[in-house]
Amino acid sequence: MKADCRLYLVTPPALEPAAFAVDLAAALDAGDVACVQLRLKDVDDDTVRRAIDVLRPIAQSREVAFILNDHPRLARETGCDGVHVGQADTPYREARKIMGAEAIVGVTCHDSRHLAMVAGEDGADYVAFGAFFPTGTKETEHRATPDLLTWWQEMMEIPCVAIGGITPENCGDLVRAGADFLAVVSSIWHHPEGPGAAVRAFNKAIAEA
Ligand SMILES: Cc1ncc(COP(=O)(O)OP(=O)(O)O)c(N)n1
Ligand SMILES: Cc1nc(C(=O)O)sc1CCOP(=O)(O)O
Ligand SMILES: [Mg+2]
Repeated sequence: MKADCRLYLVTPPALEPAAFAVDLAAALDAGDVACVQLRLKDVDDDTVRRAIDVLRPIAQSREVAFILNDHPRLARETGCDGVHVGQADTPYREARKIMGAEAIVGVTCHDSRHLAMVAGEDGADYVAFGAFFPTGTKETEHRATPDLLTWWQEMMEIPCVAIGGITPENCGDLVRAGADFLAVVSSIWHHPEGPGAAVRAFNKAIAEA
C-alpha cells in the first residue's frame, strides 16, 4: 500500500459554474482530495473568472488547493493557489515569476525524463506524466508507463502526478509504481453514481493498492 497517493481532480473542459458547484462540493465532501484544477478550454478570460469566483471558495473552504490550468496571470489575480502549465503554455520560469515563490506551479512532462528533470531543477512543485491510458477527454500524443513514476520516485523528492484515462479499476499499478497524485477528469464527473461515489471508489482503490 502507498498511503500517500492522493486524488487531483481536474474539471471538465466546459461547465456551467452554478450547476458544477454542486458536483464539486459532492466530490470534495465524499473523501480525500488534495487539489482541484479548473481546466476550461476555448473560453474567454471573463468566463474563466466567473468560474473561479464560484468554484475557488468551494475548494479553498475545504482546505483543498485550487489550481488554474494555463493562465498564470489570471491565477495570480484571482487568488488561486497555483497554476498548471504545459509545454506549449507560458514557460515554467515566467509562470513562477508571475505567481510568486509561495504558489504551486506544476508542469506537464508527457513521457519525458528530460522534461521532468528540467522542470524539477527549475523549481516546479510537481511534474505531471501522461497519458497512462487512452482518454476521450483530450487528444494525446504521448503514452507514459508506470516505470517512469518509479524512476522519478527513486531520483527526486518532487511529487509526480499521473494523468490520462485513470479509473478506480486501473489506478493500482500507478499507485504501486509511485504516483503521488492521480489526476482525473471523466472517471470522476461521469461516474454513473455521481462524483461522490467516484471519489470514494478512488480512495478505496488507492488504499488497497
Ligand atoms: C495535472 C495535469 N497534467 C497534465 C495536464 C495537461 O496540460 P497541457 O499539456 O498543457 O494540456 P491542457 O490541459 O492545457 O490541454 C494538465 N492540465 N494537468
Ligand atoms: C488534461 C489531460 N492531460 C493529459 C496528458 O497526457 O497530459 S491526459 C488529459 C485528460 C485526462 O482526462 P481523463 O481523466 O478523462 O482521461
Ligand atoms: Mg495547457
